[in-house]
Amino acid sequence: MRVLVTVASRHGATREMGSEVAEQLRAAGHDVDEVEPDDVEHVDPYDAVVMGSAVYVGRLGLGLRDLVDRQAGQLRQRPSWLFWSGPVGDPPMPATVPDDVTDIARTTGVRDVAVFAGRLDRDGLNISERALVALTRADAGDFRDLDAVRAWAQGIARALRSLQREG
Ligand SMILES: Cc1cc2nc3c(=O)[nH]c(=O)nc-3n(C[C@H](O)[C@H](O)[C@H](O)COP(=O)(O)O)c2cc1C
Repeated sequence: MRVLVTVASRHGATREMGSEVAEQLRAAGHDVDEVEPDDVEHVDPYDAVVMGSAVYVGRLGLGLRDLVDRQAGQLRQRPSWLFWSGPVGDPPMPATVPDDVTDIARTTGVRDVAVFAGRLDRDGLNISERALVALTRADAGDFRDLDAVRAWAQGIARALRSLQREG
């Protein structure tokens, strides 16, 4: 199947998770494109879509939100999945689900939503981001669990295999 993996990521940590998902789907025999949300004109060439975003001050990335606004109808017509990443620290905080996640899940009818802990590298932030992060008192560090990301992607591969058998 032809699969789109599209991830909103300012500092790369979430994009790398998207690449892990893409790798797992390629290993399962799918033809996978990784495209920035802003660069996706149409999703209709794809049989399935995996969306991802980090959270910034309680919101998913603007690029992903815009893509969903532009392509809501097309997204609803194909199987899609959503992951979000942001919570940092041990245990990962904050644990609340952003409203954008609920809205996008409802708009697109995603088959599953996953949350994965993120990575916060203070050196890579600009001044205003540092101020915002200081307010959230988030812990710096790489809290990502790429095994959990791969396991989730393998679940998507299994779901796609079932769809292929049905189709
Ligand atoms: C300016 C800023 C604001 C953030 N706000 C939140 C937040 O509200 N909730 C959250 O869970 N994580 C928040 N984070 C943590 C990021 O989502 C996390 O570091 C993520 O892994 C960054 O992904 P990226 O490297 O793909 O940009 C914030 C990070 C930054 C830099």
